[in-house]
Amino acid sequence: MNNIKLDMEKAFSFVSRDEVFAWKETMEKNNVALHEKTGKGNDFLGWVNLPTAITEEHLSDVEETAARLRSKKLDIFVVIGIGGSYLGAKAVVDALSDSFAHLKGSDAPHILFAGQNIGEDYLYELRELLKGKEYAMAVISKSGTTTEPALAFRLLRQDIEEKYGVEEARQRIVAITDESKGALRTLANTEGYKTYVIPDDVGGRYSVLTPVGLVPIAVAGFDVRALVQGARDMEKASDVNVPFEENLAAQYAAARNSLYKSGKKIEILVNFTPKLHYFSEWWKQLYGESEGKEGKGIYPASVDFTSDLHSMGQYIQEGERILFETVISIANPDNEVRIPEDKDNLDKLNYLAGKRVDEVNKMAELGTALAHMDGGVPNIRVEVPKIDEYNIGQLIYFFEIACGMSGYALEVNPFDQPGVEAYKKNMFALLEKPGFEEETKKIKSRL
Ligand SMILES: O=P(O)(O)OC[C@H]1O[C@H](O)[C@H](O)[C@@H](O)[C@@H]1O
Repeated sequence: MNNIKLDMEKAFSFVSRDEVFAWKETMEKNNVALHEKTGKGNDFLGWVNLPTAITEEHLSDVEETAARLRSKKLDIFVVIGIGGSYLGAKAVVDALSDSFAHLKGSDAPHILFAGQNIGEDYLYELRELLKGKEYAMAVISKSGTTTEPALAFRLLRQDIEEKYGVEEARQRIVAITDESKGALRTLANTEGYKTYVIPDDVGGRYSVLTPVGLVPIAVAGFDVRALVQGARDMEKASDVNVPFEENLAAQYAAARNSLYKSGKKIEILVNFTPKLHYFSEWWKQLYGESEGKEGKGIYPASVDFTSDLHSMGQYIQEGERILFETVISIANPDNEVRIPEDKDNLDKLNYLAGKRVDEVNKMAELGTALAHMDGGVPNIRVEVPKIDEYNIGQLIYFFEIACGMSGYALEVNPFDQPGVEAYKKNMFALLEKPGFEEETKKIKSRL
């Protein structure tokens, strides 16, 4: 079953339906290349069949670990990771959580993140907070050598060992990393942490349905089975035997490539609910790292509406005409809030009395789409019935498989990220990391 609807009508006045559907053959071929592992980067395609490959035993194991950790009555579960080892869990947990869970208190631990930045104050303040809390942590790194999470883990590991003793600390740390390579694997084996493997053939930005995402999401109290089921159903709905006319992910990939060719260089992922803010951050890594290379690629941006209509709205309406929007529209909020009558009506809102807040939001959405279209910004709409585990699972796989097909249409390898190394090399040279002596000399001569 596919719960997602794709509406491209408001893009078709910029690129015709025929132009978009002219990608049929290419996208079908690209989808076959992904499934049969015959295209570029084909050693990183483990995510394509991942949802259906996830076993019952694996899900039970993840759930048992989550239950074991939660039996420690945790206030906080710290997830240490960056990029693909951070954004998927953050996106799903934020989408599914009560916006004020951290202030309301609940049975589930609050999920906090570390190692996703090198902010000294962030780390200081987190460590201060943890002193007075019950906590456990997951340390997540596919390579096991990324500087940011390694640094955060070095600090937080010392803290947790000091607070609980080495033995109990071991029971409170889960390591998610490569099966055999990397410093984190060596440490986890030595310490005897509970570990999970990030499969070799699943890159970081495609790893949310591996333990990288599943463990934190389960600890946060969400239903990983429903999440995986949503992804499974979208895997089926985007399979190679599904023709382009019915394969919405292929159509989305085609539409964005048509728009790109017509000069729309920036895609803005739009939401109308703050719960999806980090879903956009996840999506930006997925598309940015997959497509932005060889001097090519749509620049993935994001806005939260209506908030950003009062800031970025001006540029989108009237700035340089290189933008298109993809709106994730949630058909039904979970809760109902009706606008009350007010006897003085000083705010002149009585015309809305009795209506749901979501009705106003939906008219803002429609009004914005029409205004932006009139202003030269094509609009693609992805409609989802509601935000829950199942639908988020569908959305995740929808954007992943579309990204693979779209990247192949650009003729890049969507599964590497060589450009990310440049800053790392400079940082190591500047920090005088052993082994970087030559680079240190060179970089210092530029300063
Ligand atoms: O999981 P890790 O190996 O620590 O990698 C974390 C992240 O950092 C890298 O530099 C890459 O750009 C990302 O694709 C990756 O997700």
